Amino acid sequence: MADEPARASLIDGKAFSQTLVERVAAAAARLEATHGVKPGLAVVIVGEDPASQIYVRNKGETTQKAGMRSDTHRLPDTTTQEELLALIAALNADAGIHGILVQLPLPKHIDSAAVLDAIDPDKDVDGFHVVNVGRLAVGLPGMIPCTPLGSLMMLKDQLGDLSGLNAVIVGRSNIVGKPMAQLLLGESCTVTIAHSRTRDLPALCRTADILVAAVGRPEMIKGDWIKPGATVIDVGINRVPSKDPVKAAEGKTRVVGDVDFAEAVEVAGRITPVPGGVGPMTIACLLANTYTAACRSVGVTPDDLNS
Ligand SMILES: NC(=O)C1=CN([C@@H]2O[C@H](COP(=O)(O)OP(=O)(O)OC[C@H]3O[C@@H](n4cnc5c(N)ncnc54)[C@H](OP(=O)(O)O)[C@@H]3O)[C@@H](O)[C@H]2O)C=CC1
Ligand SMILES: Nc1nc(=O)c2c([nH]1)NC[C@@H]1CN(c3ccc(C(=O)N[C@@H](CCC(=O)O)C(=O)O)cc3)C=[N+]21
Repeated sequence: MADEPARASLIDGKAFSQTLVERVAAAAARLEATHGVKPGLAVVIVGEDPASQIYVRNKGETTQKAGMRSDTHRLPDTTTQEELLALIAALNADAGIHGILVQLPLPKHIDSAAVLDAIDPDKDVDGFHVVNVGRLAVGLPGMIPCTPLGSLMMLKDQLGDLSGLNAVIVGRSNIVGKPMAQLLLGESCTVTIAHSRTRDLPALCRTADILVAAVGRPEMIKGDWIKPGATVIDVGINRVPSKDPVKAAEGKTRVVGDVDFAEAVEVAGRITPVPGGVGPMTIACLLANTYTAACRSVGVTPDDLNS
């Protein structure tokens, strides 16, 4: 029907991330040719969380595709805080390692804040160290958290100048919501951060030209929470039982976002799918940050990865 609103266009994070990984690979090859430095990433995972294992495996494979060194340190969940801190000290001192990522969440007996703060800020490719959080807040160059960085890249690619747009971020975690808000503020958006105590969340979401969902609740954000034509970034990665009851009974799962995609796609202007949206961009940005850290370690200005 002619007057029926068009469905949202999909923001293809998978394709975007492949382009970015190719650019990082080319830039890393140039760095190695000119300075003899091969960017190296160390990923540390404590315990056996199956979802984390998949994420860590994807990261390792993509890092090698980009022509970088990738070391994975798998530690048992009985690892003590002292043992973990000793490994981080060794990685801080290892000149072949430019990026260190400690997979979160950590087992309960380990103090995550103490672990993150033990990472050399110049090797903190997650951007979680307080020094990098502070640099982002005051607009100094540092390491920017991968998920917000990848989300911002997609937004700028889709919308160009973001200044003056109303951005609503649902979720205030240190790893997604807060750094996302800093980045969008830096782009001169009018930023609102919502969380579990927010009143009338649907009405607030309807004010958003840019809606970022980082909640961790499967399909919570409904179609009628979205302003027609808005751009929706769905950060959520939630495993839910398979739609097919037989498969569900066998324990099969599927991945959904924090946005009810089937409803949202009828209202939004543009939307990231899950999977295939923010997730692959997170991994590509991790490699970009590792390349940047390697450049800085030898005093080289990193190549522009946006073109
Ligand atoms: N695609 C990717 O690369 C990544 C995806 N993720 C995914 O993103 C999601 C969010 O992750 P993360 O930020 O670590 O999650 P956290 O659990 O740390 O934070 C969730 C936030 O959502 C808020 N919240 C919870 N329930 C509601 C509600 N009913 N209404 C409004 N706000 C609510 C919480 O509010 P309050 O503070 O008040 O408790 C909190 O601020 C998860 O699905 C995670 O798997 C995470 C990292 C990377
Ligand atoms: N120190 C630390 N840094 C992180 O960045 C970090 C972390 N800990 N802990 C866990 C969360 C989660 N996260 C994801 C990244 C990519 C995908 C991803 O590639 N997803 C694909 C595949 C999804 C699937 O099908 O399983 C997609 O969305 O298309 C998912 C999740 C990073 N996190």
